[in-house]
Amino acid sequence: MTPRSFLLTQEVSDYVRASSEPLDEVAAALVAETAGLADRGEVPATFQIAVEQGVLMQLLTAALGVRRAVEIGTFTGFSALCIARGMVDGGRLLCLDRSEEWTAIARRYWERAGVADRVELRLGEALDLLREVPVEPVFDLAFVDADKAGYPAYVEELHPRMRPGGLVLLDNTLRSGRVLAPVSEEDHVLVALNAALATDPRFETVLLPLADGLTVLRVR
Ligand SMILES: C[S@@+](CC[C@H](N)C(=O)[O-])C[C@H]1O[C@@H](n2cnc3c(N)ncnc32)[C@H](O)[C@@H]1O
Repeated sequence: MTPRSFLLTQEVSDYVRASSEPLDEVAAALVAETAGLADRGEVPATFQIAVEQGVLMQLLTAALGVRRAVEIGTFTGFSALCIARGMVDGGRLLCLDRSEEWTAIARRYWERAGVADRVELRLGEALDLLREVPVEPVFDLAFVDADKAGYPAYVEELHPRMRPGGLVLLDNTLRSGRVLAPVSEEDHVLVALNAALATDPRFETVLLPLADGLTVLRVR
């Protein structure tokens, strides 16, 4: 099983994918390998972004002409592959993650896809690594998909590093619908963050009901 948008039936999800650009052989193999690991309980089943979200992210990256991007939460590398493929020639993607094991899979597929030279992976605590990045407005795109409790700090650290007009994408902002009845601390953090971002004057904000919720922030 691969992750799908949580409010869609399997049939509608299949239809959405069949009506979107298909994955090529390398991306499909990465999705299949990760799904196999998830089926055997070796990785969390919900970690990888939905296929249609990856297609959208590649499209957005290309439409924006992204030269510099940063990803917080890389896992086995599917979202990074989509961003890397969307970037202009010579583009650079900085990936932050603390798992050497999972990102080793990512590296294999970036090599196979011919984008390894565009991606720099740094291992460690994402917030520490992000704080080490010079505070200069250089990123055209940021994708946040790591620990949810860290999202407010990631947004604060990303903002001064984003180019005006750049996009910050936040994953899982619907928390499988639990934003309406928060259970965990992470749910409560997202509820508060979603409310704050809706009127944050630094961004134009939309929460898309795609996959598990994808918030798009355009930096003013
Ligand atoms: C949901 S997965 C990312 C999925 C990935 N974007 C994809 O499409 O396949 C979350 C990742 O964030 C990493 N992560 C979670 N909290 C972290 C932290 N505080 N610092 C660094 N990495 C973290 C985990 O190791 C995991 O690989």
